[in-house]
Amino acid sequence: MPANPYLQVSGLCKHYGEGEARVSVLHDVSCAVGAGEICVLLGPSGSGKSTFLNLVGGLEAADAGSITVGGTELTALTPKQLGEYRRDKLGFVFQFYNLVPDLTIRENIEVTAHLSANPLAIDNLLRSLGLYEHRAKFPRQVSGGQQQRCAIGRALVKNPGLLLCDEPTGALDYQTSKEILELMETVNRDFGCTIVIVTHNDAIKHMAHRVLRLRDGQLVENVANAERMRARDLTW
Ligand SMILES: Nc1ncnc2c1ncn2[C@@H]1O[C@H](COP(=O)(O)OP(=O)(O)OP(=O)(O)O)[C@@H](O)[C@H]1O
Repeated sequence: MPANPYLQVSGLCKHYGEGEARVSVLHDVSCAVGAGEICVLLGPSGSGKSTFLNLVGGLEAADAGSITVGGTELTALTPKQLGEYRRDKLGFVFQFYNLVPDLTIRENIEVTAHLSANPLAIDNLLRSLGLYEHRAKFPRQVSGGQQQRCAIGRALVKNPGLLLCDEPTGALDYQTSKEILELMETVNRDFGCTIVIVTHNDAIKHMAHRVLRLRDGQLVENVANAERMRARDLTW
């Protein structure tokens, strides 16, 4: 149990469908992720990883259990408050970048900045992401890795406490994936946000402070990497 948890999940359960079509997807999942940790969530296809992320992201409601993010208990929030939670505290990064094709790289990030009460300075962010020289290009004019950098910038510009990433390197080749993961480490160090990365890719666990593993909707592994924790002055 981390000394200073940012995400706390307790007794989480979720199913889809009813009767014969009922599928139980998460059973009694409990875990905590410390403030400032990079947590990697592994598991085979269908084990419930994306569902876990959707519940933590307030995109879907749990059947039972509680989720606390930065001191806010999600199950206690009204739909309006959940919207504010997503807007103010969360950044999402997906496998496919979902950029607006007729906005430039800078404008794609700017749109989110306008929605945020306390946005980061966009040009500094573009420099940190290695995108400054590409800022006036449209998404189709840059590489997949650069599009994913832009998607990360869009998630980060509101300075979220928690960054949720669903297969962020799933559409990228090995070298570009490596660069994006290095960028995630930089982001974690420089912006201090807690990061949860869902992936199939076991190799990604080497960058994690914590590894969670789901199998058939149950949490079967929760391991902190003491060496990496110490390197970041985190406690576990
Ligand atoms: N909206 C839904 N309605 C019905 N069943 C769903 C729904 N979403 C997910 N499921 C089912 O829940 C189970 C877990 O799905 P989930 O997407 O969370 O797994 P995952 O570990 O992220 O898989 P993958 O690695 O393939 O993305 C699967 O059996 C899936 O078919």
